[in-house]
Amino acid sequence: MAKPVSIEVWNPNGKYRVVSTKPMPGNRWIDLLIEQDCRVEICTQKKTILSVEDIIALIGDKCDGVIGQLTEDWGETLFSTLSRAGGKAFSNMAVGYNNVDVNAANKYGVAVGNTPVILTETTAELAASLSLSAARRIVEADEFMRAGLYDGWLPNLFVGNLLKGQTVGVIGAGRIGSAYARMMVEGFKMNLIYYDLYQATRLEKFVTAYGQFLKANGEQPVTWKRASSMEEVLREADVISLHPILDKTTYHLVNKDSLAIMKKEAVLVNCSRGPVIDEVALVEHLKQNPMFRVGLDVFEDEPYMKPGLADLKNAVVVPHIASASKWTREGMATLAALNVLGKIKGYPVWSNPNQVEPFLNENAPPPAANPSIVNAKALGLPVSRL
Ligand SMILES: NC(=O)c1ccc[n+]([C@@H]2O[C@H](COP(=O)([O-])OP(=O)(O)OC[C@H]3O[C@@H](n4cnc5c(N)ncnc54)[C@H](O)[C@@H]3O)[C@@H](O)[C@H]2O)c1
Ligand SMILES: O=C(O)[C@H](O)CO
Repeated sequence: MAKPVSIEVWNPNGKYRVVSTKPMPGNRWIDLLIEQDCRVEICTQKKTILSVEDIIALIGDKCDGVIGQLTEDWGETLFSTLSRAGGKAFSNMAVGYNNVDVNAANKYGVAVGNTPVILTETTAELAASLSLSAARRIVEADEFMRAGLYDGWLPNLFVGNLLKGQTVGVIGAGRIGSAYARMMVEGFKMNLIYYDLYQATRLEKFVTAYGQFLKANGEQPVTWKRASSMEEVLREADVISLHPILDKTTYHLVNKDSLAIMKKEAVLVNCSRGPVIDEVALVEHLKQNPMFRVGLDVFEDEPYMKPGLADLKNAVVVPHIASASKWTREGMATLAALNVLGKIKGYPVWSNPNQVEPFLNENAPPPAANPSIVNAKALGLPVSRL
């Protein structure tokens, strides 16, 4: 793209120049930047995924910070360009930052922000929605009705999977994985098995307490189990949801061999990153196992699905919308903007990126700190005492 033909400019005479590669929900993020004397330029180009060349054009000769998207390739070229333009502040409008070469950012002294916590429950809710949609064949049944094929109740019409008393498996019991696990345990009385590199102590305590409550009320208590391997989860669980980060250890974590050890009537859900699953192997597995079902929010080669996936009735597919609630997306925009603003203003880094609520209170100015900088230690940034 040559110099973008469509740029929306706010506070044109602002001292600092902040570029956002996409329009983002809400106005608070813009107001917060303007209040601190930033000129805000928002790319409104009708092109969903901007290229490196597009973003170089947006950065121009002087730029103090950029708010970017998870679809963009932030590495050596863009961080050197931003540094040459005088910029040292970048934030993904996302909690995942596998699209960012943090080592390259470190090389040029550029802070890399992300947006944790704000999207935890929203994402977990979509993972639960996909679990139910796949287990109870909602999309198939909807299409059946719309096609005018329903001609009366039948004992075997769209029979699916019961969740109560079954086992839910979580791979990656971090913020979102734990929130999802609680929804499925507390909401559907499922038993939990999880695999993570770290013990999810808080999650275990919640499930234990809920089990005690159920037992005290004469019901079958729910249970939890920390698996010693991912394979143990895949073998035992009836519904499995993937919530790890994407890195070299989780690339194709689910592949032909791991799919083969899963129950033939299991449900697999992915709201993490597409490449966590070998999607070609998944398509073949779905074809060979019609009672195996998936709910996918992310895809290996987004925005494309691997050949054949779109034709499969035992797959529910949605376009990377897990964090798409109004409150969440506005909050992500605010956190991303405050990450960039904080670095420009020389603020310290917030001491606990897992408690960003103070930055989201619209009735009070945000703390003079960076909400979440993933390379704060590498850059030697001071930590806030607030
Ligand atoms: N689909 C969406 O719109 C959407 C929305 C939000 C987040 N995400 C994705 O979800 C990811 C998780 O977000 P989060 O806030 O829960 O992050 P988090 O850091 O709190 O949790 C990630 C968990 O993965 C675990 N993990 C890392 N490597 C692992 C491995 N090899 N095996 C098992 N577990 C492993 C970590 O120990 C951690 O507990 C993000 O990185 C992002 O890619 C997607
Ligand atoms: O990593 C993330 O935050 C999601 O993929 C988008 O919300």
